[in-house]
Amino acid sequence: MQSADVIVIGAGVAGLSTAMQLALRGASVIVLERERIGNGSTGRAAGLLGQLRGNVEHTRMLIDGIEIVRQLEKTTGTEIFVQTGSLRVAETPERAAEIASLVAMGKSIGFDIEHLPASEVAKKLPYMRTDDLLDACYCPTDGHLQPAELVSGYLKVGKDCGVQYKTNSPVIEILHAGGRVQGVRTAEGEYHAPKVVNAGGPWSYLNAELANATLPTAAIGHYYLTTRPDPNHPVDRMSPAIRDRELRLYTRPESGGLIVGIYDAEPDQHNMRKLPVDFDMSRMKAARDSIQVARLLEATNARFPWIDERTPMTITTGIMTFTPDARPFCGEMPDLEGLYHCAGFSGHGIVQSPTIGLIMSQLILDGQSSYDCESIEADRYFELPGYMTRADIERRCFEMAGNYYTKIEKATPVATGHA
Ligand SMILES: NCCCC(=O)O
Repeated sequence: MQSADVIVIGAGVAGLSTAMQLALRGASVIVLERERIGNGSTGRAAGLLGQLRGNVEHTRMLIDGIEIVRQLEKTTGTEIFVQTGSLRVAETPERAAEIASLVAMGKSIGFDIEHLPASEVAKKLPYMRTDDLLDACYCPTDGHLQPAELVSGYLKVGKDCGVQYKTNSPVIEILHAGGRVQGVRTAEGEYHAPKVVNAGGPWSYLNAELANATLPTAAIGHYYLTTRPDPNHPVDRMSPAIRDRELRLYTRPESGGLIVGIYDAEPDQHNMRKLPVDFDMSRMKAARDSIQVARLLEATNARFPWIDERTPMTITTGIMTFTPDARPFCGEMPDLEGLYHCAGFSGHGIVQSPTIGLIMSQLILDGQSSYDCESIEADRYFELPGYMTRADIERRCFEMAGNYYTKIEKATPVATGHA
């Protein structure tokens, strides 16, 4: 039996960042990972870093996350953040209005964002079709995080601060008594701690069930393609990321080619309980004849006519963790003290992880955060009718995932600038 101040279940970016921040504050931490470090959703992520959200507080969290990453880069001597800038494009008047509201909100908090006429988009992105665009905006401080380098950074700092990492150690029981957590059990034995973090990604709802809790997350499939370098369509390493929400696409440069991902209308749903205990997400293969791949290729071809099914490419599939409102769950539930959830990043785990780790460490060590966490509180669906059975939860998460990119964001400018 070992003990620590905090046990973290899951060594994806959320768990690793939380463990690092806790250890930087002097807490003793054990991370228990069911398989290998960074090999779940983290290992299948494209890593886009877009800071601007319809919600000012989320935008502030993402802006602050870059500072944490810059510090990690200094400590590790590794490039993690590739600041390519990003564009958001609009093909319809509704999307153009959405962009106008995002630009107004961004400017109201001092965020670097500007309108970009479609003619200018063509200059920045000669490999993209632009003749159907009505408007665009450009965020020069966006880009992407390199997931493997981010994992290495969290790990290095965590190890230097004494975090213990145990791989191939699935948690099979969450120990609790009298409404308080006491630790966890794995096949190798018990680990005792008064605080346990459920950072299990798509397995997070099963971890919650180990404590008789209901966490409304669901495991949703995701696909992106990566083209090989094509001399006829060079993609510069610093070419901006693109979000085309009408076509459900995001893109970024990768090794001379282009990553193009889709938030599909009808994504795969996964039942994590049915996967083998040693399930390895890096071995997931995308079926080239699946409807999701067909829709990815069709939408990609509409924006990048030089990419079609004959283009040399790899197709990556993985599993994301969605919630009914696409926002994560961070914190405790009312009925079990000491069990902190940190899951449900809905395809944005890499980019949210730097600040989320900080927030989790504050919640765990101080009982409160310097950020306004209302929109990400873990108990916001607690015992709420319609969010209590797996069937209801999966339906709501699936609907959110299917509509996630197409819903129009309503950004509200703030009058007072951010703190
Ligand atoms: N994981 C994909 C993120 C897409 C986006 O930042 O919009």
